[in-house]
Amino acid sequence: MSAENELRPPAAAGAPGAKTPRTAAVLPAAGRGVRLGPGAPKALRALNGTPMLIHAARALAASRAVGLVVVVAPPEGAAEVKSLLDAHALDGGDRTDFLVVPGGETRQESVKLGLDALPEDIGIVLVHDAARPLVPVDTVDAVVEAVRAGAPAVVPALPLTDTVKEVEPRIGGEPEPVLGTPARSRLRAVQTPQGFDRDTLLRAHESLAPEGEGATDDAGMVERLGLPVVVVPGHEEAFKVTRPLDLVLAEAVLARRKANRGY
Ligand SMILES: Nc1ccn([C@@H]2O[C@H](COP(=O)(O)OP(=O)(O)OP(=O)(O)O)[C@@H](O)[C@H]2O)c(=O)n1
Ligand SMILES: C[C@](O)(CO)[C@H](O)COP(=O)(O)O
Repeated sequence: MSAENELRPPAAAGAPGAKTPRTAAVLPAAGRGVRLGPGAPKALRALNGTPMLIHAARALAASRAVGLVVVVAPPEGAAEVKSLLDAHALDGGDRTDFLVVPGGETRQESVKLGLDALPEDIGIVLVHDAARPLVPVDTVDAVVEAVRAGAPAVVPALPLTDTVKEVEPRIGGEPEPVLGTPARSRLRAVQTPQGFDRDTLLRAHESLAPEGEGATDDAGMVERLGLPVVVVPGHEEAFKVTRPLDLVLAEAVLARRKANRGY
């Protein structure tokens, strides 16, 4: 190294000359899928014959930025997930490595278990729901790009199409009093992958673990630390498979892709 190089201050993330940090994705797939109804764990259910988590893993591996995917498997299903990855040739080819770890009781716990498995050299982490199997690679890349450009936390999101009411929740189908109507123009429906500077996400998960119950997304935990989170455009095909009708929509999207692209 020349004396000139030794004296040069480290380039900021995104600045010319900055070394691109290695990116990994944590893929939480350990949920039961209660809202989808009885059956296998949701991530193992098939869309057009292929398990949902394989669709999601392929979507992440399609990004040139993603070098490692940590799949967080249903607690008793790690061996099955490993076999599925092998069977679908997602066994650590030349660009993307795969690791499988068992998940926890909540999404937050599962993500933390995935983070604990990351190697030291990872600088950027994506967290992507296996339940969003059809996210386009352009959305994955846009999130990575925004983190590389210096944002500590990035979420893809879409404007809402419904009007939203805040209510006083009641159980048992009783009518719920409306408390207000937030301005729709300021609301966004948040998707995944959410992208983070690794240290920021680790700090959020480590400091908010005890009182973090109820955090429905990772960016929300970063917000609780008082750190900035930014939104990039999401995609309608990155919707979450939650209820039975979502399976119908997902298969329709796959059929449309097949018709448009021939695969
Ligand atoms: N203990 C859990 C719970 C959820 N997840 C994952 O988090 C993502 C988003 O969660 P959600 O859609 O709520 O999935 P489920 O928890 O499976 O659904 P449900 O709440 O209907 O049971 C899914 O990919 C799911 O597998 C997880 O890894 N570990
Ligand atoms: C992370 C998430 O997909 C962002 O919309 C969502 O919050 C997950 O919620 P769920 O209740 O675990 O499905």
